[in-house]
Amino acid sequence: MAEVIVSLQHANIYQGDNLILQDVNLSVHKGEFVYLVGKTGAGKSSLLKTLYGDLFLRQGDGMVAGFNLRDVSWKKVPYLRRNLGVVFQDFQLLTDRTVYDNLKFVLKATGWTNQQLMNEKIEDVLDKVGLRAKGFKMPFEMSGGEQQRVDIARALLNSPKLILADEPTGNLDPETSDEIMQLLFYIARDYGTAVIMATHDYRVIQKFPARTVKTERGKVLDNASVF
Ligand SMILES: Nc1ncnc2c1ncn2[C@@H]1O[C@H](COP(=O)(O)OP(=O)(O)OP(=O)(O)O)[C@@H](O)[C@H]1O
Repeated sequence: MAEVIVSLQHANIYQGDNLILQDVNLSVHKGEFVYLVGKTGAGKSSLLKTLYGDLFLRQGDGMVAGFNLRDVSWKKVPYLRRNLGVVFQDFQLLTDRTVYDNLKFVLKATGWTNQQLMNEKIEDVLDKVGLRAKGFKMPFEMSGGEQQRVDIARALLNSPKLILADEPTGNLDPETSDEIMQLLFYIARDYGTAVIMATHDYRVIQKFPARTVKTERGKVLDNASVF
């Protein structure tokens, strides 16, 4: 049986005092690709935020990449984040510096110091996302699809066991979306990275089928049908 990367048991997820998702039970294994769907406001982002330590788990049990979510404090969040990569719809790249410097910024912020190892790592992740030799570019010199690839490269820097992607195709045309989906599936399959991707994009789910989890009326439904 593959290693469990995400486990939530009887988890209640709150925004402030509001209970958003109740009695969430979810397991995701190494290399697994999971879609997270649900209406606007149904709690997808709240669930992802709980997994990357932006919302603290107050009730129930949770584990992400060996990290106990009940044990998260602001001081410990960096340790949790080091084991996962987060990809957003709007890329969130630093616009005032090159791709290379965007990636180096994250490595330094997560404790890397050796210049040669940093260079090798940056080359490695750019290669994985198909952007070899594009490190000198500024974000504004790249297309949306290329910027999303940089965002994914950034998420891969610390060899995470899990990638959490919040609508990564939300700003992309269908053809570019397909390329990003192929990349995410390749990362899951070839590197054993579990991927949880929140999306409203049912076209990509149809084209790239995978297990689908749905937030609906305060619950999380596993293996949900979306069509
Ligand atoms: N920072 C916050 N403070 C208080 N309530 C919040 C906060 N963020 C979200 N909420 C509420 O939590 C509920 C779930 O929101 P969430 O963003 O998780 O939904 P979602 O499914 O990701 O929606 P979308 O598809 O629009 O991204 C909503 O009712 C929202 O208003």
